[in-house]
Amino acid sequence: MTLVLDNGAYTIKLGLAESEPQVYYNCIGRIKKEVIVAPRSINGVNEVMRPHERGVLVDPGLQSKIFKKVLKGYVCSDLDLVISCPVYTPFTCRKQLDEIVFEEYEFKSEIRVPSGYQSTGIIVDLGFSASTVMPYLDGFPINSAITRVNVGGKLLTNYLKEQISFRQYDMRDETWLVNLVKEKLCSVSSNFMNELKMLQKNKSLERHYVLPEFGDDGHELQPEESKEGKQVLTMGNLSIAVPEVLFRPSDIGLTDAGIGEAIWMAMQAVPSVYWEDLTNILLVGGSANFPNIENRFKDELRAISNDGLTFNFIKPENPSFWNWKSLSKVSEVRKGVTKEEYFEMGSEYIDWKFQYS
Ligand SMILES: Nc1ncnc2c1ncn2[C@@H]1O[C@H](COP(=O)(O)OP(=O)(O)OP(=O)(O)O)[C@@H](O)[C@H]1O
Repeated sequence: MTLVLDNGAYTIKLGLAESEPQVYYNCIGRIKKEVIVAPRSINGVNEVMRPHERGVLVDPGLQSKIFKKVLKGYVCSDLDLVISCPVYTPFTCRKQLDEIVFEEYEFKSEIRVPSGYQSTGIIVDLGFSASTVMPYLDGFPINSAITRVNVGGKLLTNYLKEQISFRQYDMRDETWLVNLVKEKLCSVSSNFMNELKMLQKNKSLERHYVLPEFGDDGHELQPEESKEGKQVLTMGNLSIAVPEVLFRPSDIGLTDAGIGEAIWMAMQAVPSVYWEDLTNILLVGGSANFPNIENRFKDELRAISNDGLTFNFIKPENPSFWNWKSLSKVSEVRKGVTKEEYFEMGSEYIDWKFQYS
């Protein structure tokens, strides 16, 4: 049997290959005085410590502690493992991850890959701390063309938190709530400047959030609902300005390229004879859930590429779980490195076998 572990910077998605994955937050936090490892909900959790920084595993010791909690109940020595490990993870951390897999948990075999499986096309993973553009040809990633932008869901949540705290309520300690508001109320605009003007002219287009009372999560204010006696957060232009940062990081003073430009940069790193093959682009990862994101990407690429290419942006039904699902398919097409091979040849062999950049 194969256990599939999508080890995201924000959440771990874990489950046997044929089943549905369980989700755990990839962190250690604190609720009042109690320390919580890999919580199932982050409502009220603060002082969060994560093993990843900027999307890269940097603290394998902390990661091992979190694995101990999530792997409870599995007999690891009877299982093959497919685990994700982001591109650009330093070799020492990859090595420590392999040590955890084989020496601490004694899995039978390991497939360690940066992301899921795509035959030909581009995967754009819009994750928590970064967004990664990965071109694939015939099932293999083109490592030299992989492009990463340090813009992801975490940055968007922090930006929203800062803006709300500056304009309305002090929510600097309410990360989980601001994150929830972002996920429920933000959407990608088709034409940012036009929609900004419309929002300024027509206040009825603004979206509002009723802040939590009595331990609930709060909810979006409905058109017929009265604001009386409720603490209401007005999003104003933030409902479109926050996801806009994915396309224009310079709006908030960052020097990173927008993700549309990053896709075009990744394509240019591949010989132009393959461009036609790379026009099928899959949008995955939690931040791909923003409504209308696929249409906006299509317009962006049409404007940037000017090469008569027609792009086809596909958003799977559940972008957050796509990576886990594709990892579970990897085990059908590739064979893992066994424990014996690892002890004989080490992490270098795993890197070689799975063509790590
Ligand atoms: N419906 C939604 N709308 C907007 N953003 C969302 C939505 N659902 C999840 N997200 C955001 O997606 C981000 C997490 O994405 P994902 O689950 O792909 O991360 P991860 O795989 O754990 O991390 P990474 O890919 O960076 O290693 C969070 O910032 C979360 O707020």
